[in-house]
Amino acid sequence: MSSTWFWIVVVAVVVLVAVLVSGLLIARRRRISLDKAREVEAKPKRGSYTASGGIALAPGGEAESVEDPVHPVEDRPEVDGQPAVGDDAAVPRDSGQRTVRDVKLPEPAVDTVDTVAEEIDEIDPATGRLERLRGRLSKSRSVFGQSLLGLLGAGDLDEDSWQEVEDTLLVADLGAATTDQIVQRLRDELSRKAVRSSAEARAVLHEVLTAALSTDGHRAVRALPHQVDGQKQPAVVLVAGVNGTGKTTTTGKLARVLVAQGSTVVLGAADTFRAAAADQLQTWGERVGATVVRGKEGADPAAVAFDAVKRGIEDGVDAVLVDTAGRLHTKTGLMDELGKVKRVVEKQAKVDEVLLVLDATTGQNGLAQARVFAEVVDVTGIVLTKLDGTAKGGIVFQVQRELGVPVKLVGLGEGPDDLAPFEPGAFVDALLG
Ligand SMILES: Nc1nc2c(ncn2[C@@H]2O[C@H](COP(=O)(O)OP(=O)(O)OP(=O)(O)O)[C@@H](O)[C@H]2O)c(=O)[nH]1
Repeated sequence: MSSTWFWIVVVAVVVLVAVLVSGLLIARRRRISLDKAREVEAKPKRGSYTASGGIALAPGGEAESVEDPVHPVEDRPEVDGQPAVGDDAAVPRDSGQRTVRDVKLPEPAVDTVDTVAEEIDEIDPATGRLERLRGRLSKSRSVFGQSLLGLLGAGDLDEDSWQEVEDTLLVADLGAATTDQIVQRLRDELSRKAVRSSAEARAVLHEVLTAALSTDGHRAVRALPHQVDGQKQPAVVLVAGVNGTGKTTTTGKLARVLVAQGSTVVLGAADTFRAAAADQLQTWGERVGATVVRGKEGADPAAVAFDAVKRGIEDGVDAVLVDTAGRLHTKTGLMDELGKVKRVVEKQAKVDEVLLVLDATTGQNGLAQARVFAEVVDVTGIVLTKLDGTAKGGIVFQVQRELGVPVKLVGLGEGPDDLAPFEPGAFVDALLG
């Protein structure tokens, strides 16, 4: 009896083990086949573009537009073709798919305008520009020079006066953190040096403000050519920013600085949303004899940028400056497009400099913009424009501190040569008057 039970138990155990093993095998095989299917799905199609790796896989600028079409100007809800709120949602996701027959083949995207300047502009030398243009900072100077020096030069300061110093710095858009740091240093230095005269107070203020503008980053604009595998490669500079900050103007002004220093330049008008922007850039190009590569209105900006760099390499120029379309930093689609412009360009040449153009008159909003741009493209330098039109020159301090990116250039007017290199000492000097 007991041996019968023994054999029943043995048979049951064997059956149980067999069932478990076969179950495991089936489950494993299923898992493998599922993974394989995913692997196949994940493999990028040839010539397509996958965002996951961050690297564009298509071989040329035009190929990109097949899978990632341009924002057609006529689909935009606004009247003048510029990006606006609701832009990304212009074509609802559930709208009818276009068939192959509906799709109009694009015309060649790019025109190149070889400008032979009949009369090339006389260009102001770039050296000493900040000094020459210091008068343009008069609005900010009234805050720093008159208000601050008035307070600090008056001798021993009581707490009310220090509060006024703090308020003055905040009104000039230095931001809370920078203001705190500067006030603390001023307090320390003024008492340590037992400052008595207004001249001494000016010297201390100069020193403290200049130190607050120091940065580890280099301020030189990387716009000179370099060698790649023994071949001359132009420097590639991308100019980005929101609408109306002064990107096109800055690109034109920078081209003039480079030409004045003996460089050859190709300008890429990758602002294809606004036809006037390309015309504007072409005018800048004509005035200094630079070739302009531009696209048809609504063309893929990445394709135009790509062709501009290609042309720059073929012509052996020293620098290619690419003016991109103004984009609202709140619009994900447009920001992605900027990332794409950079990635497409980098298929043939490294982007050496990404200049973010910020309008100094927009204050805190400019900072918010800068943070978003810095996430999409590696911003390597800031151009702060319209400093001539604001009393908030203190934004320079805040921009650098918050972004950790050096201010490289400042715009001090609408004139063609009103762009100056940013030098902390000379800038503070101009602010203090
Ligand atoms: N006062 C002053 N005006 C400037 C400065 N820089 C640019 N501007 C003016 O700002 C306006 C806009 O400049 P654009 O260069 O067209 O700006 P943008 O960023 O290319 O504009 P979008 O292409 O629309 O995005 C123009 O009227 C320029 O003359 C500056 O440093 N000071």
